[in-house]
Amino acid sequence: MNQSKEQRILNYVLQNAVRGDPCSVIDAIDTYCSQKEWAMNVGNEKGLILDKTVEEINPSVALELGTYCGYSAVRIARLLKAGARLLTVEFNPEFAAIAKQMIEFAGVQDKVTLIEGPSEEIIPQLKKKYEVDTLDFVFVDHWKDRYTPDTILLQECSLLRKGSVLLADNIIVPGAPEFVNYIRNNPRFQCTNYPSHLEYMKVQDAMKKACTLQGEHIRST
Ligand SMILES: O=C(NCCCCCn1ccc2cnccc21)c1cc(-c2ccc(F)cc2)cc(O)c1O
Ligand SMILES: [Mg+2]
Repeated sequence: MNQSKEQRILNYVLQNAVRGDPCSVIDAIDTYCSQKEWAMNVGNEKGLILDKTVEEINPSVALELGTYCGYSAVRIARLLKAGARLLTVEFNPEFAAIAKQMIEFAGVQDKVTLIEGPSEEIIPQLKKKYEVDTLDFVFVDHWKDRYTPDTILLQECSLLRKGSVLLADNIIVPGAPEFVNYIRNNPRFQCTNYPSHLEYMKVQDAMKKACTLQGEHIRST
């Protein structure tokens, strides 16, 4: 049975990166995916926008929707302060197995909880099963038609507080038009657009940051 692309990416990391060195893992994935096989990691250009957002917020509790091979989980976790944690959700079992090994090789496993399953099932479990109060930061990088329903679900589950920040990948390619429309017209969010490029390509892409202006909405009369 020949290997999957994701297995080849992991093998390249195991052979070319340094165990316990997250930056070497990030660099190895970017090298492989820019020179050998394209893959949907956030990449280094948009990765720098992700880094700056995480450093600005310095989250205690972060959520990622869409783990894939673990590239952005490693990127986020390497910047987290002692005691801070990242919960990352992956739907595809093969990808989750690759990501688990990637996260462990990078040495950030103590900061990362990898959860396998669909976001619409996992999000309602975060408070009780994963002991989350509210989320400081959410990186949204899963099915593009789930960006809006899951942003609504996060609010319904009271997981967003005043100041919670969402950062969404792929605003242009593959695109998330209904999310752009939803978030732009929603007074509860303050948005910022970050033009960039599709990972490893010269194609235009963008990320959108949405800051929550008010948390749980206590319904007035
Ligand atoms: O599709 C993308 N990502 C989503 C992958 C599947 C997520 C599944 N999943 C994970 C967790 C989870 C939880 N609940 C439900 C579902 C869940 C993606 C695609 C491109 C891309 C592809 C081709 C092309 F020509 C140009 C661009 C680039 C990106 O950066 C991307 O992120
Ligand atoms: Mg993406």
